[in-house]
Amino acid sequence: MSTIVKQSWKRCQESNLNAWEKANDQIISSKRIKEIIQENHPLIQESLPLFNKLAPFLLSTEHIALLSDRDGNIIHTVGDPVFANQAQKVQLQIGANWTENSKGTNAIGTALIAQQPVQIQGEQHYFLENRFLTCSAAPIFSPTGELLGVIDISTRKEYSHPFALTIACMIAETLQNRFLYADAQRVIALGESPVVKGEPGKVPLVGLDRDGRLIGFNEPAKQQLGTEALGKRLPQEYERAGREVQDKRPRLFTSGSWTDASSKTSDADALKSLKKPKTQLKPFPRLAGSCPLFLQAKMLGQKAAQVDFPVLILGESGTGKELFAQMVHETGPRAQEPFIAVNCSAISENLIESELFGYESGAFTGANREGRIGKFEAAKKGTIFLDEIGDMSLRGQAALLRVLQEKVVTPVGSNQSRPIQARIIAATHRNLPEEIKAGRFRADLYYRLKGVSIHLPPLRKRSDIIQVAEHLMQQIAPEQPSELLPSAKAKLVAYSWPGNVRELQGVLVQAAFLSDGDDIGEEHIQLEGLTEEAEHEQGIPSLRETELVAIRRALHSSGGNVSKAAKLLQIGRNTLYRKMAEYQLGAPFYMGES
Ligand SMILES: Nc1ncnc2c1ncn2[C@@H]1O[C@H](COP(=O)(O)OP(=O)(O)OP(=O)(O)O)[C@@H](O)[C@H]1O
Repeated sequence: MSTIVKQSWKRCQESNLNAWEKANDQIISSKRIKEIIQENHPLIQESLPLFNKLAPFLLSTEHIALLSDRDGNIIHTVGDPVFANQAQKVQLQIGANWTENSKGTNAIGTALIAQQPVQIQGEQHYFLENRFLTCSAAPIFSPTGELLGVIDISTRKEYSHPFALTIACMIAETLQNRFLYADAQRVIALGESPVVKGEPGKVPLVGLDRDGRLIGFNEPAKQQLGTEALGKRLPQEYERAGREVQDKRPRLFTSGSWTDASSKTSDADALKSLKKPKTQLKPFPRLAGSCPLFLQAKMLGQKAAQVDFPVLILGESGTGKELFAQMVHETGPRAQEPFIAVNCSAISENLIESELFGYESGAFTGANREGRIGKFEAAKKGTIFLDEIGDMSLRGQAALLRVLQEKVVTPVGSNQSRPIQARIIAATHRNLPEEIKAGRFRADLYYRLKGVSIHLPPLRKRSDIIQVAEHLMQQIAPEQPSELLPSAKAKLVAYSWPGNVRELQGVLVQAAFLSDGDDIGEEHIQLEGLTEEAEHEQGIPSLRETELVAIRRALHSSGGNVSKAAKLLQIGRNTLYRKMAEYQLGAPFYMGES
């Protein structure tokens, strides 16, 4: 065991952490996550382009990459969704805190304390529950040496590789250099460092302000000059021997290769792209919600908007898949082009090809005499949204797969193919891996469509029902939205919402009507699921659903006081905290209530 790990275990023991118990499994409230994200805006802004470059390489590799702030709060993740799912079982996810105090010896928390790169392999984790992981983390420093956060790459211990630590270090170094370039008027390379232990030399860089004073440096330059050089003029001999790289060779600084070295853009363009990251996430204005599950999906969507990968949106009916697809389209570079939605379940098997690809005049009986262009061509350079793709017939799937492979469409009755330029977003409420197992969906099509797959949570699992409801009330009566009284909020929170946001919308329209524009009380909220008949139809709720409803009710009655809620439920406070994290119940769903 390395000294770093030994010291970390000692700290854990001294803090009376019990390795066999569950580690602290709290997830920060979505309100607080938003604040943390705002506080760390520059770090996130500079990191996102790097994460975006890394993300496609992590898909299907059982690896995820994470960004934590200086307090060990995870604020961003990308990577293999299957492993991300397993990692969530120990809260290796946005909103969790991975300091040693919370999670014992682990790469993020230990790198924060040791202030150096750390790989924690399987059994080296302090808590038993984390020992299936191997995590590699590198601290990120500002150009003045201030600790900003940690880059971590995690995987199952069987897949661990020392290379992950190298990548984490490269990202951390690249980030530090990016900050240096962004802050400094001039950046000077002081020459190559000697090769240390077989590692290629890294270029020592210093950033100067307008007056030639040193305002930052990277690690090799720090070692050469010492921290006392900060704020002073760079000694003449260094300036004379150094090379000015801010204007001339902005890409030279990369100690990693994350900036696109093969790009043919000019140096000036490259410099601009360094200062202003290419990917600036745009808000999704029409999508309400603040619960961590939803925010995670939204951030993925915002990132997907900037690139051309196919997107697959998964979620129950009424969770907002189409609205989400529109947001991806409207905030991306294709926004000025058409958004064409196709409901694949509504098109009969015989007509699918002519609908999607068009047909020539007289192609079949009943066809329009002039022929018609298909949806792919109608979308032009915009987006085609293939809704309910899981309901498409196998014949339709085969035709669609051909189009995706060949990137051309051939209208029915024609022998001329035409190139397609539209971006593809697909959505379904079905579980596609199960459909594949049952032989109803083609695996090859699935893998083509799921460049980025985004899961929209059902409303019953969201902790922001009230926020969504208030947003919808605003839409229903923009001039004078009715207020939801606490009793109405309690009823909304306790319900299981089988029809998701669409059902909530319907219920609120009805409530606004019943209340005649006055405040909305519980008597105005008419929930189908609560009528005896419907309950019969829906059958008996699962134990988990019942538990979730009970917890929500208790938290609501206690005004969010967890101890009181635990008493009402007759369980321990820690058990309640654990269950709240399990159901992703942060504070916000009862916030804003009286
Ligand atoms: N987060 C949200 N904020 C505001 N409105 C929402 C949100 N999610 C969904 N909606 C609204 O709910 C309704 C249903 O959404 P949408 O049609 O996008 O769902 P869907 O998942 O595509 O449904 P289906 O699978 O049945 O086609 C729409 O009116 C949409 O505007």
